[in-house]
Amino acid sequence: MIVGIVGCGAIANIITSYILEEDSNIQLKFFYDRDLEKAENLSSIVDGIAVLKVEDMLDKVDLVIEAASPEAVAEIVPDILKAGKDVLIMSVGALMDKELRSKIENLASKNNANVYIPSGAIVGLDGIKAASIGKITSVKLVTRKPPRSLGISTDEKKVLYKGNASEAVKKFPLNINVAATLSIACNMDVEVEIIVDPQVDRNLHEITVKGDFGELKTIAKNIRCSLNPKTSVLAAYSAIKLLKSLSENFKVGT
Ligand SMILES: NC(=O)C1=CN([C@@H]2O[C@H](COP(=O)(O)OP(=O)(O)OC[C@H]3O[C@@H](n4cnc5c(N)ncnc54)[C@H](O)[C@@H]3O)[C@@H](O)[C@H]2O)C=CC1
Ligand SMILES: O=C([O-])CC(=O)C(=O)O
Repeated sequence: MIVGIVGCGAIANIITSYILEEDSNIQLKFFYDRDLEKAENLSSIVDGIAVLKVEDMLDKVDLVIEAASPEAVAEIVPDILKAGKDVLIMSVGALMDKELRSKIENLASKNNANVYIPSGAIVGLDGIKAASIGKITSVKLVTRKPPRSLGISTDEKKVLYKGNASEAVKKFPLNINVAATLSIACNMDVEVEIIVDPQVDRNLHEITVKGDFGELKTIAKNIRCSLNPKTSVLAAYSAIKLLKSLSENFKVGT
C-alpha cells in the first residue's frame, strides 16, 4: 500500500519512525506540509518525496493520512476522495460540521473511496460500536489534561468546558477530536467536560456509556507526544494499527 501524509508534525513523526523500524507493507512515500521544511525533513528519514501540493501525490498513492488540522480536512480531503483515493482522518473534529461530513460521505460513496477514522487517543471504541447495535442512552467524555497540553498556564485545577461535542471541537479544535470520534461512533452529540489539571502529567480521557447492553467505563492515561504535548502517543499508534489491519485477513475486535 503506497501512502502519503498531509501534516508532518507529532503524529506523522511517530508513524514515519514506526514504518522505518518495522517490516510492514505500508510504503510511506509522499509528504506534504504547509511548512515545506517539515515535509522535507520527515521524507528524508524514509527516502520519501516532499511535495509542494497534495495534488502532486494523488495519482501515485492508495491512501492519504490527514494528520494536520481541522482546516486541512475541509481544504484537502474532498480532493483526495475526488481522486478516488482512501483517506485516514486524524482531525476528526472537522466532521462535527454536518455539511462537511455529508459532503465527505457523498464524495466517498460516489468515488468508491473509503474514509477511515482511527480510535485515536480514546479506548473502548470496540465495545461502544458493539453497544450501538442496541440503544445507547447516555455517553459522557471527561478529558483532563495538564496546562501545557491545553496551551495555558495555571496552578489551579478547573473545568474549562462543559457542553456537547460539536461546541467543544469549535472551542478546542486541537485538543478534543476524541469527542468527535466518540460522537460519530455513537451517532449522537456526546456530553463533554474538559478539565485543566496541574496535578496530572498525562492526557486522560474517561468515557462512560449507558445503554440497553448495560454500562461501560474506560479511562486512557496517555503519554504525550514529545513533539506536541496536546497529542497522545496512543493516537498515532491507533492510526498505525488501523493501516496495518487493512491488509490483515484475520481480524479481532469490532
Ligand atoms: N483523533 C485523535 O484522537 C487525535 C487527533 N489529533 C489531531 O491530529 C492532527 C495532527 O496532530 P499532531 O501531529 O499532533 O499536530 P502537529 O501540530 O504536531 O502537526 C501538524 C502539522 O500539520 C501542518 N498543517 C496544519 N494545517 C495544515 C494545512 N491546512 N495544510 C498543510 N499542513 C498543515 C502543520 O504545519 C504541522 O506541521 C491535529 O489536528 C490534532 O488535533 C491529535 C491527537 C488525537
Ligand atoms: O491526543 C489526545 O489526548 C486527544 C487530542 O488531542 C484530541 O482529541 O484532539
